[in-house]
Amino acid sequence: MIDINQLSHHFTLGKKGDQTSLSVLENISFHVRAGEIVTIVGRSGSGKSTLLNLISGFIRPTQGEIIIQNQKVSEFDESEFAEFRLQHMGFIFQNFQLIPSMTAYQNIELPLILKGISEQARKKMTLDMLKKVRLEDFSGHYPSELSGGQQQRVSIARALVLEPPLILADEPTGSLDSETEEDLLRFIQELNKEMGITFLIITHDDEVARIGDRTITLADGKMVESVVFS
Ligand SMILES: Nc1ncnc2c1ncn2[C@@H]1O[C@H](COP(=O)(O)OP(=O)(O)OP(=O)(O)O)[C@@H](O)[C@H]1O
Repeated sequence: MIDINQLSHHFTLGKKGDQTSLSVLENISFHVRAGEIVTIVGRSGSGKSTLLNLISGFIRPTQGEIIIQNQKVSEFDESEFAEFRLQHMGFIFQNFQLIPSMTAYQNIELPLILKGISEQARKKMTLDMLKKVRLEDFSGHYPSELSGGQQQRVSIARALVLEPPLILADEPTGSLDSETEEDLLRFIQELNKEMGITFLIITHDDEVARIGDRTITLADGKMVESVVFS
């Protein structure tokens, strides 16, 4: 599903003429199999978000390659990556990133509109997804009228509605209390089993790391450990 080969990244800091280079990731290689839940852990500043941003194509690596579903995405230009993301990836963020002026239904429907799916098909897919995340009674609610856990379920529904094979999540439970977190983790595991979706999850929470089949640990931009759970 994902092959990361000798990936390195540095950021260039400062103004022209007075620039320094900050090495953030060094020689990272790993493989994620289809249907796995892989968590990436490490201290603040260890390079987790940078790694996820590289895999998502929001930044381009300084060195190395990223292959997703047999496509060398690290060579894609911006528009190729945008199209690839729409077809293959869903995203879950710590702060949900829902559109406040849209209802739960409209937030979930949005990727379907972007993909040009007909209104009739959109309706069925959106309602099915609302049911899957157990929010069918909240379709007309705006994000501000939903609890944190409910908002995160809307954002998961939005990430899943196009049935992408891969979900990338950055601290998905970071804004939730521990009970809601547990609920959401169980839900992610259910989706993984039911739909075979591959999850790559960044976290610094041990509870979250434990739901993975495997944990990759980053320290100062290097991969220091990869633990497989039985
Ligand atoms: N766009 C950028 N420009 C310059 N430096 C950056 C940029 N993004 C991240 N960095 C630096 O790269 C390093 C790694 O940051 P990154 O956000 O990947 O870490 P992280 O492990 O996700 O941290 P956290 O857990 O706090 O989110 C940090 O030193 C950060 O300051």
